[in-house]
Amino acid sequence: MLTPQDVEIYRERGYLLLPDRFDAAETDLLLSEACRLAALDIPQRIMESDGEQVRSVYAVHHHSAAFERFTRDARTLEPARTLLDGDVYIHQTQLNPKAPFTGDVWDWHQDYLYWERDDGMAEPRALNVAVFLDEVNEFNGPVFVMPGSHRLSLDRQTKTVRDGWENTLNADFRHKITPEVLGELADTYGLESVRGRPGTVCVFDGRLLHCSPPNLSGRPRTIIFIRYNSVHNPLRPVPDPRPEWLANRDPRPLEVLSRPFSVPVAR
Ligand SMILES: O=C(O)CCC(=O)C(=O)O
Ligand SMILES: [Fe+2]
Repeated sequence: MLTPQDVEIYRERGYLLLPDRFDAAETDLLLSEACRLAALDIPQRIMESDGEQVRSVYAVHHHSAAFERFTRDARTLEPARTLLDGDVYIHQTQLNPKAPFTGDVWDWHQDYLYWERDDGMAEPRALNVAVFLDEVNEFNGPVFVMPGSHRLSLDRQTKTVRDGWENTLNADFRHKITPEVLGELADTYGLESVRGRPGTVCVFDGRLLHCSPPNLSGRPRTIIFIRYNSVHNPLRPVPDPRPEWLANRDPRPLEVLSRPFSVPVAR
């Protein structure tokens, strides 16, 4: 449950950190599922530019019963329902292990720009629930944010520089914000890095400007992202749509589980 103060912080800053929401047994369970999925040779697995390390696995909730339940756990789904004012569905899930040394940069971006241009999302009425499965610290590639930037439309300042939706998945981004604009925005909004123990939840607005540097720590930095969209915020047709595993077009609302995701339903 979010407190009224949590909601206020989120509306004001565009993100909210909820420490220690999942315990060690739960993050261990999710990490072992993450390792299993990262070893699968499936189209939803995207490699880093070295071709060796896994950059992302998408649609993890399609490949794992534990991740599927996790997306309906009260600690992930409730904040999304509260902050988006009602029923939501999953637009996308993504696991980012950010491997030591080869785990590459994510340039500054607003997720919503991708959801809008590539997926036809009507309004910025979607958000990220990110859950840290490893400790996230200053050395292993934490997400950097510009607090308050979620109020900005950066449509004009974001140039589409490459063709093809495949270029939304690698480190060489399809839609880019120029360095001059980013410098000015950093002066205005300031920078913060989002860090925490395993089991921490970070909820952030689809328009919050964010990025992350490479991981130079020697240990992985695994974060799972669930992107929830309001059921009242449809995806419109677009010329070269991304596959369903990147942009789900089935807006059936999710129901919150009555027990923690880690407790299997009795048969
Ligand atoms: O894993 C990260 O550090 C950031 C990922 C991200 O921003 C994205 O996939 O949109
Ligand atoms: Fe992002």
